[in-house]
Amino acid sequence: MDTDTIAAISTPLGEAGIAVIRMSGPEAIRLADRIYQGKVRLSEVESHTVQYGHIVDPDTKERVDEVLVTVMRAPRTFTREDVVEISCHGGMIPVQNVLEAVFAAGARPAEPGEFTKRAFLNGRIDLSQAEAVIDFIRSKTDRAAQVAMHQAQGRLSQLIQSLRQDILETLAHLAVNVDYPEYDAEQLTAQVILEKSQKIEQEIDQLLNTARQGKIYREGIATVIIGRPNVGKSSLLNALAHENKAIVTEIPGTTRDVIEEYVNVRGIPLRLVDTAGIRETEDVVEKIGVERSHRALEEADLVLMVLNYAEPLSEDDRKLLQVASQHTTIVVVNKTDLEPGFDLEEVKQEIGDLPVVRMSIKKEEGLNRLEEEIAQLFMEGKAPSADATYVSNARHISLLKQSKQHIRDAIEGVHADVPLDMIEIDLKNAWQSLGEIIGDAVKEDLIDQIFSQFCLGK
Ligand SMILES: Nc1nc2c(c(=O)[nH]1)N(C=O)[C@@H](CNc1ccc(C(=O)N[C@@H](CCC(=O)O)C(=O)O)cc1)CN2
Ligand SMILES: Nc1nc2c(ncn2[C@@H]2O[C@H](COP(=O)(O)OP(=O)(O)OP(=O)(O)O)[C@@H](O)[C@H]2O)c(=O)[nH]1
Ligand SMILES: [Mg+2]
Repeated sequence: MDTDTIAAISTPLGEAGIAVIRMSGPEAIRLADRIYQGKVRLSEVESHTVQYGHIVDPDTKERVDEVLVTVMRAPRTFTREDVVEISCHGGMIPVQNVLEAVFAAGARPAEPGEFTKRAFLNGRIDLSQAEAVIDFIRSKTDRAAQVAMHQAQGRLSQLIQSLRQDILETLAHLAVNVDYPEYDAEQLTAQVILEKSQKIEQEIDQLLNTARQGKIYREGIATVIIGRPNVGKSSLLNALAHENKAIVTEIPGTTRDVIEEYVNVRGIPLRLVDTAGIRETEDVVEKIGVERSHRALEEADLVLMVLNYAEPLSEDDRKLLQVASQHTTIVVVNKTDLEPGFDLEEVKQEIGDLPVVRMSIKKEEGLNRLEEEIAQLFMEGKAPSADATYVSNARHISLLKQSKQHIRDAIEGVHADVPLDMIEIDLKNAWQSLGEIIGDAVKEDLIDQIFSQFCLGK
């Protein structure tokens, strides 16, 4: 394992009141002393204390910045190594100068995620907890942050560990029979294996059932607004965002490209995409936009199909409704403040079973009902539970599915009277797949790949 001393800026780059440069490693305190001037040498201060002083150039001894320095000795630290944090003045130049002094003192630039990687390699947190840290930083809504925070605190890890414990106990039961076949009636063992495996499968299923909502919290619902030109798609995006993000005009064909925006609907993050109005068009620019609209539609979890209540349903509307009916769609009938151009009852045929929400975005009517409908579709109307553990990471979901398959193999093996040592292999595989979620015996390049997605300085 790397045991050199690393350093990076842990705060955003740009103008700020202060910025934090973090160092971690066995030499962190000694190296910091080379560039620190204060009342007491850092190697002599008590752990977990803050010191006032100056950072100086290690060669010229010229003062670089006035700082506060936190000294934290291993093992009670973020990385479990010695950590020094320098709070300097924010702003590109002071931060760069202090960082250069830190490197000149002998620290090496940290890679993205390397501090958290060390926390993992040193056993302070497991892999799923480390992955939650990055989810936490990237979360777009309170709810997403809460799910990530729970995972960072080890809730998922505990569930995985208890599942693995169950498998181990089953394996122990099996081992007795494999080693001393005459000791136990084979039939009886098979029965016990079967019951335990079924229980484990159920528990894995319960976790997998949280995946849909977990993914929604994490990535947002990919939502695309479609409809003919001028029906009010961009107005709808603005209404949901409570902000004027997209340009709205009375000219059909205003939106030429795809506009993306994160919005928060009752704690559910929506990745909202406004598209160019879809119609048969000769305008080249508009045509490209329309093609992109079609593509956005293909990738959508939710489609908001907007109709203009003031105009009769057109051929384009009917075509779009047909496409939309292949997706999870809510039909938004907009401009209900105007004289109706069609009778909703009469177009029931085209709309079919799709939920319909009547709105006048202009008069700010109907937005609540639309939000309710979205929450209903994706949260089954239930308020998301603050306590539940959600599986949200694609890697975790895939490993849970693998593990479930191994358990299924074991169950089918018992039914087919397969020799017990074959079933033992299935159970061991299930145990292994679960272990990979928390980083047990995972390959180094996978670890590198996961942590490389982190921010620099994390
Ligand atoms: N200045 C600063 N602020 C920060 C961080 C940091 O590294 N530095 N954090 C970085 O993300 C977050 C806090 N997370 C942390 C998590 C664990 C430990 C830590 O030292 N854990 C030890 C000791 C715990 C204890 O004293 O009880 C441990 O778990 O063994 C520190 C920070 C947010 N704020
Ligand atoms: N009367 C009325 N007008 C509305 C309503 N919602 C939007 N409009 C108007 O309809 C026009 C078109 O709105 P946009 O949001 O730009 O429509 P769009 O679907 O994005 O149009 P394109 O980008 O051209 O495809 C604008 O003049 C809006 O002010 C509504 O509820 N009632
Ligand atoms: Mg538009």
